[in-house]
Formats: sequence, structure tokens, C-alpha cells
Amino acid sequence: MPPVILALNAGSSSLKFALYELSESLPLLVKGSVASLNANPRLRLSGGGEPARQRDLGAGPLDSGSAVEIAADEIRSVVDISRLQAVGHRIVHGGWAFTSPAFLDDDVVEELRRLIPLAPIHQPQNLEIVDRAKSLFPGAAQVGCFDTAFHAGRPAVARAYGLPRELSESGIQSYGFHGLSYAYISSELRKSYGPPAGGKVIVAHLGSGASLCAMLDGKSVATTMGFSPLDGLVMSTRCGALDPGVVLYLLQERGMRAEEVARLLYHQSGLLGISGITGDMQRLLQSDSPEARGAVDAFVYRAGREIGSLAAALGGLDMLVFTAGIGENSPAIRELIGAAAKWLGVQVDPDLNLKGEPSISTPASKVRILVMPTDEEVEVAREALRLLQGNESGHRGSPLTANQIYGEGK
Ligand SMILES: Nc1ncnc2c1ncn2[C@@H]1O[C@H](COP(=O)(O)OP(=O)(O)O)[C@@H](O)[C@H]1O
Ligand SMILES: CC(=O)OP(=O)(O)O
Ligand SMILES: [Mg+2]
Repeated sequence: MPPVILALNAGSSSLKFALYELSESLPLLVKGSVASLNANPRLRLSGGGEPARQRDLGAGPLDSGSAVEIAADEIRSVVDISRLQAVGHRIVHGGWAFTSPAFLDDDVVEELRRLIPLAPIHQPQNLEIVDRAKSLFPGAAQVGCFDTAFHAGRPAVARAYGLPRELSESGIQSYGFHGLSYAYISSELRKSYGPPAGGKVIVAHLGSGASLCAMLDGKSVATTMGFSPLDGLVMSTRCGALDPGVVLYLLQERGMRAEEVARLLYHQSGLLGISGITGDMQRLLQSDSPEARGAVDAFVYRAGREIGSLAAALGGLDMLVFTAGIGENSPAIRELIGAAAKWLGVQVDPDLNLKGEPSISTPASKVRILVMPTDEEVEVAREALRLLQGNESGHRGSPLTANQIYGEGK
């Protein structure tokens, strides 16, 4: 029996997993998710020689360690665990050091632990899952694949903030996230459109966490998230772009403690904070309340503005791609964001959009508009396979130097 690889993708509201045969084409054996970890979690499974199935997991909340135990039970029912040669993990923050996949030995995990303050609602869960996976599957290699890596090649100007140079040089820079999703979409575009991969492309990864990536010839040149996954778009419970003066005011004038501000910005803001109802986009779209409408409007307004900003970074726009939970499943949001980007030549065809066709632009649209399901799990498996085959350099990145940031001495 051939060896297998398990890919684990822990997001802010879900744990997704997939099991593949460990060979070049990575044949899929079983795929699943535990969604809505915070309330009424639900297990969904497909493959394994059985029809797609799902079951409720109680009222919740469910922590990611328990979710991974549930996933492990399902995996064991499909394959003999002695075939499991590797577990690939989505790790949200790789900092400046990890710009390619890495074996998760104790030293590497220790370095990744230092990045917890930069991704406090992802990195602890990711590392907890690494810990569990080591004891659940002691015979398997554990490989980390980083959300930040895809953005590491952006131009220095896109990575540096307007801060004193010693702070930038110490690593206080924009990193960007959702890179495994963007790498997968980029590879799909390359398959369909050849090396230009669609030319000047904006990919909208709209899930619980949401961001946009501007790609030129398939490579990231700008993105809306930065030092942490708080920046950019209005998200399920995260605020998105915010004047740093607000944080100072809360700390200095409202007497809030740093942990209270962190809870506010990560857990109580975004769609949840604005609506006062829920951070779940699907439920907001079903609601008639003006507060729900206000939250949806804020989401669309910010996405529209940021598309303009990224189109400026690209110097134009050839293609707009919608992906992730909201992007793949919500015609209403695609239509509203399309309307906000009309001035760029974006024209969504209402019928194609409603049917969720892969291409939803009108013939007259200057911008090709696609709906493309993302697959972070297969991207994790591909990257882990490259490392196992010795096709990754294991090269460590470094923070930007002043020369790189400011282009001095050129
Ligand atoms: N049909 C739908 N319409 C609108 N939003 C949807 C739909 N299906 C899923 N979503 C939204 O997608 C989001 C979850 O996206 P997902 O990419 O799975 O998130 P994550 O990976 O961050 O856990 C939730 O806000 C959910 O409400
Ligand atoms: C980085 C991030 O926000 O991830 P997710 O959307 O899975 O929460
Ligand atoms: Mg996600």
C-alpha cells in the first residue's frame, strides 16, 4: 500500500483536513472539515469510498485540539495509520525566517511560538495542532507550510511601513497572509492561462478572515493584510484597516488594557461588531435588520476601496477572482463588490453569477471575473511533498535592510 500524507488547515472558524496518496499527483483519499468551531460545529466528509456525509458536533465551542482528534478518528477509519508518512500543517505566520516549508522540529516550533503575538487567534491553535499531531501520529514527519511565504517576494516598498528604519529592520513589516490559498489560485491560473497567469490579477479571498492579493504574472506584489491578520478588509470578527490613533485613544483615554483592546479588535469587531448580531456573512445576508445591512455595506465598501488600491499597485486590472467561503458561495456579495469596482471595467453577469459559474463576467466586461474554489489543503500537501523530496532549499529569509526598503545606494 502506498504511503499517505495528511494536510491540516486550521483557520479562525474551522479545521479543514485532507488525506492524499503520497505520489506526484497527490490522489485525494478523503477530505473533511469541522466548520463553525465557535458555535454549533459540524463535521463534513467526502471520499473514502462513501457518499458525502455530515454530522452535528453539539453546541460548541470546540477547540482546535479536539477538532483534530475528531479528524484523526475519521482518518483512522479510512487508512491504516502506519501508511501515514507525513502531516503537512498550514502555519499562519512564518515571520521573516520561514519563506519556504520546514520540518517542525522543536527549535523551529520554538521560533514559531515567538510569532504568537503577531497572529494570536491562529498561531497558538496551529502550534497546538502540531503538538497533538506529533502524539497522534508519532511515525509521521511534521511539515509546516506558511501563509506568509507567498508574499515574501513583494517589492520592499510594499512591505515596509512608514516607521523609523530600525523598527523596519527589526522585522516590523507587512507579511501578508492567506498565501497558501493565493499560491493555489496562482497555480490554477497558470494552468489555464500559461505563464502570465492572467496578467494583472486581484484575488479576493473572502472567508472568516478576508484579504485581497494583487498578483502580477502569478506573483504577489501587494496584499491587504500586513504585520498581523488584523489589517485590510472588514472581517467576521476582526476590524480590518484602522487608524492607529484609535488604539492609542483606547489605551490612553479609555483606560483599556492591551488584552482588552486585542479582544476588541480580533473577536468583537468586524461584521459581528458592526451588526451586533453575528460575524457569519450567510446569516447577515438572510437578516432584514438595518444593522445586518450596515455590516454587509461596510464589508463591501472596504473591499471596493481596497480593490482600487491594489489596482493602483498593479497599474490596471485584467482579472478579478473570488474565492473562500464568502467569495465562492455568495452571489450577492460578488454582485455588490463587482458594482463597487465598475469604474475599473468590472461587469458581473447576473445570471452567470447566480448560477455560480466559473466565469461570471459579461462579454463587455474589461475585466475577466472568475469564481474559483480554493484548496489550501492540496497546496499544503504539494509544498510538504517538495520538502520531503528534497526540492526545497530550506533557505531562511531575513528582515529587509534599509537599502532594500528605501532603495538607497542604487
Ligand atoms: N452561501 C453563503 N453565503 C454567504 N456567506 C457564506 C456562504 N457559505 C459560507 N459563507 C461564509 O463563509 C465564511 C467562512 O469561510 P471560510 O473560508 O470557510 O472561513 P475560514 O477558513 O476562515 O474558517 C463564513 O462567514 C460563512 O458565513
Ligand atoms: C489568516 C487568516 O485570517 O486566516 P483565516 O481566514 O483562515 O482565519
Ligand atoms: Mg480559511
